[in-house]
Amino acid sequence: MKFATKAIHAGQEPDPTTGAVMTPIYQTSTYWQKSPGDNKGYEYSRGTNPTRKALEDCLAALENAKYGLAFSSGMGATDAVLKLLSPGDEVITGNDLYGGSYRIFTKIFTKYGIKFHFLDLSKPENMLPYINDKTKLVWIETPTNPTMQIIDIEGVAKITKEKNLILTVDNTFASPYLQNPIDLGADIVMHSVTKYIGGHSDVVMGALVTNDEQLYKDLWFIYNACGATPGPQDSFLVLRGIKTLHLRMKAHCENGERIAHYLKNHPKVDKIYWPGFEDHPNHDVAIRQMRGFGGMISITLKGADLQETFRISSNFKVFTLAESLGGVESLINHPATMTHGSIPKEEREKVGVIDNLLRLSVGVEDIDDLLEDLENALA
Ligand SMILES: C=C(NCc1c(COP(=O)(O)O)cnc(C)c1O)C(=O)O
Repeated sequence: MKFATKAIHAGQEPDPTTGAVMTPIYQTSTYWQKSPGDNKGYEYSRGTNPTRKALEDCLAALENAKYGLAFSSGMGATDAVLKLLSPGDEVITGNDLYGGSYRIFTKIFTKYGIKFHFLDLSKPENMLPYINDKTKLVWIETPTNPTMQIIDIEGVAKITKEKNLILTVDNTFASPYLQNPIDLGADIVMHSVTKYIGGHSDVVMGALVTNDEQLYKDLWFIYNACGATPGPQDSFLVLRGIKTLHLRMKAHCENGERIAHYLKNHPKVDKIYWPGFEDHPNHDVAIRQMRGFGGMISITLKGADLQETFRISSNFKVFTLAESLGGVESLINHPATMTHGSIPKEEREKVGVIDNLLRLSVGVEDIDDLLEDLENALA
């Protein structure tokens, strides 16, 4: 099946009891057992729920994989991957990450003896000097949040396979519609489903997808034992959102491209970060591994201090100043004080997350309204 058909049908046979075409919301915590252990495959909803299972099967199908697990947030999914590790293990990751990922790495798992190396992964070979017998996991985002670095998934995967490391790719910014890391050699794909996959800013959820049966079993054990699993109502909402993912991503890409080119030469814009430009450092990698460049764009404002940046970010009428991304509505965010506030200033400024950087999540509103909003706000 092609992507659009999977988005609408994968994991969602008509309900076996009633024939309901839309997956029912199984709002139950527990299930009848004919005798202890003799059940219909469901015992307790923390571990298994039919609505969530339909979603997990759909998410796996969208990433061309066998196994999917849904979590109560993207950070819940990240937490589960890190729980595969033991004290003394080491992780290689990028130097530009979502602030919450940086925070869980440095403030939570460092306490449990995990060591993290934050590297410039613009070239996969940059990892090599940091790989040793304690290295177990490589965690990458691509495109990265918020400076849109592009990391060569296939190039990194070649090294992780050779060194027998687990490669996890946070595919949130691209979505499965634009990029499938498992096809490129990743062992696990992670998503903040909260974003493009849910697509309507009405659910917080995460997901992990893998083709590796042992990884799936180990991750399911953590998911059931630690309990960061979402309920059936949210699972239903995300199944509903996924049905238009292909249509929404097309609109995000179209609007994103128009706005990127509008901002590229804007007198108030100093730097612009968007993988679709030929002068993006890894544009050739983006073209190779992505089917489009999405709706995420970051800019720095020429000559603007923090106060001027705040003024401009509060000047929009259609773009909403808020955290998150990937919904139908356009959002604007100030990473330095909002989504990346947990990253020390000296660390985030090394990769360009400076006080006058703004991140745009371009929605699917009419492009003329979005361009007019930008024109007025930047005037
Ligand atoms: C809330 C925001 N990011 C969440 C996020 C997460 C965390 O997902 P949550 O569903 O918010 O827990 C993980 N990975 C990436 C790349 C993300 O962007 C944001 O950047 O506005």
